[in-house]
Amino acid sequence: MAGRRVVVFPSSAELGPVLGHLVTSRAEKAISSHGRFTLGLSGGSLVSMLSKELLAMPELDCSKWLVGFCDERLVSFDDPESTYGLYKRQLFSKVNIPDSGILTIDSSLPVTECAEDYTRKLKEVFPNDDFPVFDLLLLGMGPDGHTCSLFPDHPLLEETKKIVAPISDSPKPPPQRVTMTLPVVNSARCVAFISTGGSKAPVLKEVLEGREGPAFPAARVVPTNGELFWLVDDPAAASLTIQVERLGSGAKL
Ligand SMILES: O=C1O[C@H](COP(=O)(O)O)[C@@H](O)[C@H](O)[C@H]1O
Repeated sequence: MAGRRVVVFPSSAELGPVLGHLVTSRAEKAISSHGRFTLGLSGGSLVSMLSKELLAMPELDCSKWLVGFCDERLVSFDDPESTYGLYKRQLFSKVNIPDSGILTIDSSLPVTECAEDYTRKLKEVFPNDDFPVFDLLLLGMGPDGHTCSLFPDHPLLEETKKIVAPISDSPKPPPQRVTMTLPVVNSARCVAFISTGGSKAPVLKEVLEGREGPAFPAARVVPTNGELFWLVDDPAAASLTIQVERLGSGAKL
């Protein structure tokens, strides 16, 4: 790992612009080094924060972006639980990402076939990698320590071969989902967790400062060669005792 950075902002209003800048700076770097920017998106609270920040950038050019989903819920795209559906309405319909640059699940398939189909799509765009190497993955963390759709104590945490796995017993609804596996997450060039709000404080402390017993899924995200950022706000960081960086909205990562 290139080193973990835990960066604390006074509130999500200060965190947002730094997240926006992280995305565009990693996009610029990726496009100049290999001609495209591969970005993995998560759902939940990230959708509106990221969409707002990117839409505030008048010069944003997404024509060389290739966007996938770190996890997705197996519901139709017009269901309010669909992560793709939310991004489509809030972001994709308003920027110049080509349709061919958005890798979606086929939500009409049963969950196992859906994971296989999404695996095929990822392999097509990452033909040379055993595990896709995304330029940037944006992750969230639930109050139970889950990330992507990798939940505490779930057998999927031990997956070492699959790129994408189906899950049909997600403790957080909806129960059927597909998720990138830990080997994919840990192959990325850069991973950034975005975690805000006081409900995340107890688990954030355990994830970042260690705990007895099996590690939370989010704590198992340790990119082999990539950067790891934890971008959090003061309420989420309230219980931390480790040293953190404190930055404001103008910071560049
Ligand atoms: O169910 C999910 O939850 C996590 C965390 O969401 P948050 O709203 O607590 O930030 C999210 O990262 C994941 O993509 C989603 O499917």
